Amino acid sequence: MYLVWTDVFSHPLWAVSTVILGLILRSQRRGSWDPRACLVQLKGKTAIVTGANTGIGKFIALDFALRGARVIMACRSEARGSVALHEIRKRSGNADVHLRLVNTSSLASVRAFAEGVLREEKELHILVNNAGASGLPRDITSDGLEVSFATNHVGPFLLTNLLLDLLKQSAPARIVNVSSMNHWKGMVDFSHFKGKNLGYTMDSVYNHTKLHNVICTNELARRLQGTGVTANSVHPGLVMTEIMRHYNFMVRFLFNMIGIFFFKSSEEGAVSTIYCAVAMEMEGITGKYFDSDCSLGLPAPLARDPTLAVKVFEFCERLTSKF
Ligand SMILES: NC(=O)c1ccc[n+]([C@@H]2O[C@H](COP(=O)([O-])OP(=O)(O)OC[C@H]3O[C@@H](n4cnc5c(N)ncnc54)[C@H](O)[C@@H]3O)[C@@H](O)[C@H]2O)c1
Repeated sequence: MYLVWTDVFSHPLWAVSTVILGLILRSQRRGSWDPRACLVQLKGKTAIVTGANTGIGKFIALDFALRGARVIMACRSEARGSVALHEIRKRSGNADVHLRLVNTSSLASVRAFAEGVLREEKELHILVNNAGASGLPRDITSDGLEVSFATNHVGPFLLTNLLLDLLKQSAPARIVNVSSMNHWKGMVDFSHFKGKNLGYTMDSVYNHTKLHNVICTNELARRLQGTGVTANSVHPGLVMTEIMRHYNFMVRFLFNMIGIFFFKSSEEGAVSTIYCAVAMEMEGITGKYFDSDCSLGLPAPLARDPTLAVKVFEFCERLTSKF
């Protein structure tokens, strides 16, 4: 990749055409749906956004706050969460925005967070599982799970299941799981959950976790038919955020340099998730995967296999019931 990058800028014509192409792509990357033109109000509605202190999650939380929702920002860091909380309250003029702590890689933390929500909230209309990490160093959590699987899939899976009754009671309600187009490169192998047989090439583990997001969203949607609760997964696009913070300097440098020209801003990256969570045309739509421009996306073949989806979902249920 480094060679490609230096090659591109080795000739002025290449450099100029790359920048022009980047600017054209940049002008088109917003997609067809504009959240600012969507007049849906969320007064009287409660929404939870995980990983809401930065990147895509922060703009999702801000959008919900601007629409008048009671917003629960589910963040790992109290310090960073507080800064974002005050910013969102100030920018939206909505004081009904709150910070609660959760570490999605710890199933005990997820349970404690869910217990707090069930104790204090009478209703829940929107759950956005946005928190996620890429390139985490190889590690096993105290629950015995591979850390990327725990963070990106098992924790959010447990959280969703713990909040399901509240969502059903509050129906119509929507669950949106932030996945990635990288799920196309993922595989299903249950030994991965324990950190076994993983390649660890660049973002392979991340890709597997994002595939599991889409598979389980589809199976959850099937199980929720008739309840008034929908579940969809989204790809936010390639977005300039802190998602690469766990990679080495060179990878981060390239990501940022390319990102300046080609990637969406965090605000733009939030759009497909906001669309699934609030748009009127999404009412009753469930079990789908949406692209970054809010169009219906094509999930990977493994995410279209209903027999595999049942197996994966039941595996995750058994796994989380142990903790
Ligand atoms: N940025 C992209 O290009 C891109 C592309 C496809 C998908 N995504 C997905 O979008 C979502 C948001 O990512 P982002 O790009 O805004 O990245 P980001 O790193 O800026 O934000 C991720 C958020 O998740 C939180 N988080 C990470 N680990 C956590 C944990 N263990 N417990 C609680 N919170 C945790 C972080 O604190 C942060 O708030 C992720 O699920 C990511 O996989 C991003």
